[in-house]
Amino acid sequence: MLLTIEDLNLSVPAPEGSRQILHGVSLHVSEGETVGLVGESGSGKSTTARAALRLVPDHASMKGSISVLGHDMVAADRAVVRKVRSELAAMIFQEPRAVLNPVRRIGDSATERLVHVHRVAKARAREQITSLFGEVGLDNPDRLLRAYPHQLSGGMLQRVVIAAALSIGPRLLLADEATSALDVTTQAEVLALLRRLQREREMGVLFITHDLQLAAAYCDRVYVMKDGSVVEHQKAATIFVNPTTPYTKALAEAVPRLPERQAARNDMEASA
Ligand SMILES: Nc1ncnc2c1ncn2[C@@H]1O[C@H](COP(=O)(O)OP(=O)(O)OP(=O)(O)O)[C@@H](O)[C@H]1O
Repeated sequence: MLLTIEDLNLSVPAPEGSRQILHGVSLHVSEGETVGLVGESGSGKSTTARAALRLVPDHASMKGSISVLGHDMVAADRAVVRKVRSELAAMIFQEPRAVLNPVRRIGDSATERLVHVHRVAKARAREQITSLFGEVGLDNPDRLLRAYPHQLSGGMLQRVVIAAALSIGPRLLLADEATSALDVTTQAEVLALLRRLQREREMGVLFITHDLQLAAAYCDRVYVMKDGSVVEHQKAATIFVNPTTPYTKALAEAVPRLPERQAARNDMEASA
């Protein structure tokens, strides 16, 4: 198992004492699996994924267990946390511009982990990242290495971030709304890219999205979160057509279907 979270409770200090953000969350991701984590904004999806890599505030209190490839991430010391983040698991986020330093060249940002954490020589790191740029469909690597983030589109930047994440050879990838900020065509391309890379590398992916339809189409299994708890867990093939909780049903019904969209358009045209 790549990731196992069992009965995770997470609280942060608050003026009224403490605020519990996660309530007994349990989930798992196996080798080669894509697992969806779905829920509306504020349901606790990002906090769950961040907790897996201990990317939570120091003052947060965690109870329960988190295992990443056998490493206990609740009790782990700094060295183990560093090992997991630098060798075993990577996380990508919605907005690549937020993780790339705007005044550093892409080449420096993308090779940072190889050079500073893995102690790979700079020239060798550039060769490795150049080959990864090819894998993620980025042309003209020499120009790209010299570019600054503002010179690239969101889709290209997300590919750069994916290449940088892959540079450590992660077994587990946590993708937090990684395609949500992209236009529909670029989103489809990046999703196809992640799927191909996952299969080639047999990575496990925790795929976080607010979009139940996307999770149902893209993932093997789906967990649904609400108010910091997992309220449903099903195979992706059935969750959209056979939701068992009222909340998942509401999420499924919130997606406009094509006939409904057409009817809405007809109404608009009729009233124009
Ligand atoms: N460090 C923190 N301190 C206080 N509250 C926090 C902290 N981190 C998250 N929260 C709160 O915990 C709740 C869950 O947040 P989280 O970001 O995990 O939800 P989410 O489902 O990922 O939502 P979104 O899709 O909007 O990112 C939210 O109400 C958020 O405000």
